[in-house]
Amino acid sequence: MDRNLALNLARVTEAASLESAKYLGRGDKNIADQAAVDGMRAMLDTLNINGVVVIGEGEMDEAPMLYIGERIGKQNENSLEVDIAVDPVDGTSCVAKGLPNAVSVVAIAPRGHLLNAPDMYMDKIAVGPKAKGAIDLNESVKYNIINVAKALNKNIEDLTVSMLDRERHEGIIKECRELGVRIKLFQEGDVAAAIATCFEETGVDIMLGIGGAPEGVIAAAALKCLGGEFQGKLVAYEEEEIVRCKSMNVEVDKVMYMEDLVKGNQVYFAATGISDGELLRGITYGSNNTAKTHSVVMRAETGTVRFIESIHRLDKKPCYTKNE
Ligand SMILES: O=P(O)(O)OC[C@H]1O[C@](O)(COP(=O)(O)O)[C@@H](O)[C@@H]1O
Repeated sequence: MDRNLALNLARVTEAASLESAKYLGRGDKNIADQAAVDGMRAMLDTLNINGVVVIGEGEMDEAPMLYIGERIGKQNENSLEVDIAVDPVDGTSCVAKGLPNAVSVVAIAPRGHLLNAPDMYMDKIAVGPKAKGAIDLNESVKYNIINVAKALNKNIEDLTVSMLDRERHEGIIKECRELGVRIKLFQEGDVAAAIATCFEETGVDIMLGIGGAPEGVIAAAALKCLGGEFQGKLVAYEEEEIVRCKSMNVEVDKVMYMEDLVKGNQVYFAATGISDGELLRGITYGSNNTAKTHSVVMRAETGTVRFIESIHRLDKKPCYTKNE
């Protein structure tokens, strides 16, 4: 893999974020998402890759989203053969409502190295480097909390567990409350929430619960770069999801570890903030047609994490959005 590809990935999430941020607070999540897709696809197409979207925005019939199986990149003879996991906007309703925590995210790895699975739900657990090896999604919430507390040398009541604020999490919220652990619920965006476990200053020790599978694979890529640990289990709510999993040769209800989700160390991750979040600031607009983006780019092989602040001259940039 070409290490400059990692830096170029920042351009990809910057383009998606800049397009989507135009629709902040406008109340239409589909337009905000489509704009990000257009920006992301246009920028991915400038890269010297022969890319395949292995997990992302949905199935072929849901095009023009970045659908599973879509080929992207320059597709030259000498282009790098890569898998791509995309979420042009993680937190589309946050963009629509003008709320914090929306990011654009992407992960790339050599062909066959990222999980190829349908756009469905995934049960997840994520921890930072100090708790690596202390989790097991096959075990109970209680087991994981006690083990992580031990690994971090913390009292259980000083441990913070974060999860999406969803009815389906009532059971684990109850279990956490009974154990006396601190709980941090969030509305959207479990990629950033999983990454937060790797940054001590966020105060989050574990992220748990069911969210999107694409977000799971992308979070696993980020946590591989950061030295954390992520495990996930596909959860099917519809019969057709089981059928689709069979056709893609992936098992439902089976715990997948880091190597199942993201193979090897040749993995790159990038994110750009759309609205303000714990990890990244959102886009801010300045005078003279300028906008500032905040991104993070990581490479698992070296573990380098780069925070990039960029100033864009909007009057000199192409507009990728087809919405207008
Ligand atoms: O909102 P649901 O259906 O519970 O799904 C959870 C998923 O939705 C999100 O909160 C937002 O995802 P999108 O913005 O891509 O739709 C993800 O971070 C999370 O994995």
